[in-house]
Amino acid sequence: MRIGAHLVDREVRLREFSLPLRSPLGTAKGEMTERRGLLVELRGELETGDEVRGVGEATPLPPWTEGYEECLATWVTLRDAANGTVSDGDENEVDIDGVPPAARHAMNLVGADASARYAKRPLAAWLADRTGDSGGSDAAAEVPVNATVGDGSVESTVEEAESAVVDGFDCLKLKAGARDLDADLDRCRAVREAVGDDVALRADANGAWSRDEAERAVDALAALDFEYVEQPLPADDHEGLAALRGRGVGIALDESVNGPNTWPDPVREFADVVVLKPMAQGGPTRTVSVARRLRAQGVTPVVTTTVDAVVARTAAVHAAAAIPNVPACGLATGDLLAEDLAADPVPVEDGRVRVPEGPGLAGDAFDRLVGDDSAGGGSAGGGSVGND
Ligand SMILES: O=C(O)CCC(=O)C1=CC=C[C@@H](O)[C@@H]1C(=O)O
Ligand SMILES: [Mg+2]
Repeated sequence: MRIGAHLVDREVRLREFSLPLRSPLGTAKGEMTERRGLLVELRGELETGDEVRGVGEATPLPPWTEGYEECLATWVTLRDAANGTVSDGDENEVDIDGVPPAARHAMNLVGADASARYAKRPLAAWLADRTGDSGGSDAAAEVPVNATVGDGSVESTVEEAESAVVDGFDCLKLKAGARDLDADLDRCRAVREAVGDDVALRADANGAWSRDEAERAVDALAALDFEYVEQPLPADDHEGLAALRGRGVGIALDESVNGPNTWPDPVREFADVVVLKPMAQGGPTRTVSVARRLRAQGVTPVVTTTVDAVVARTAAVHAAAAIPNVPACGLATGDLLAEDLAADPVPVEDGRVRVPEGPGLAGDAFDRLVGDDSAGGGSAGGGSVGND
């Protein structure tokens, strides 16, 4: 398959980037210190002469997605095929089913942005039109978001939580599982005491607990009126996850459904909430259709980033807005980055993000982000660097 195959004079360009985090994000899976990814731009013309333009981003994060090198190699091949620097039938031709999730996210987004811009619709409305049950449904104008509080001492956790509340957040997600359970429960208790009863709290253990620990955690978190606990057990412990339900705190799946693992089936028997990371789901379109199917089963979808750069974060906001009545989402991750690729069209204010009016992701705001393409050796020579 070829990106933009229906376009005349198409050109795909790539830009590699690396963005440091403001301070390391402590999780049960270790510290996140930087995000490395790819921006993709597609330009071309329809046969009518109309110009078409779209931007996408792939910011991989193992184990949720493929690693950076695989993602880059996939895109170098996709770019060279689209730009005609390799011929049809060449062994570099990419099979769509083999495109890994983060690379596929960029592929989906570049097409969705281009299509929504051509239709002069915000991406959220375009997604809602395409995935709604009855030939179109409205997208929300804003999305509620949770603050993300990394692992840390009781004091630093409380400090971060209080400062998020001062900034207007009424929902906080605390990373857990990086220290022993009693220490984590002390952090959770201290935050509840500090922020009072009106702030919704969530915890995310990234699969770190044993069944015994998870049971103990769930009971303690229920007593602290936590809304849900994300991935209390390893991704494939479906039976264990199902057994934790009904104890007074919701059970949310993340790694069980984002990444190489097989979804528990039927998911409603294993989870109250499913976290959807568009970067791991292969793009915003699939994210919104999966969310609507979850809703139909009585499972609550929540959209979060994989701590992406501004293009994918903006896309995730549009995806969340296309899901009717979406609860607070994990989209307040821009501030975790020390720098970004462009001014933020989706800043958080009072715990909410206003959805950009488009067309597409944010009009022409991202049009100058991909400059000269030198990714994987550049497209000019037709090389397929990164393919081995
Ligand atoms: O959900 C949020 O509040 C923000 C995103 C977030 O927490 C994560 C993004 C990427 C990797 C993880 O450490 C973490 C998660 O597990 O959900
Ligand atoms: Mg998680």
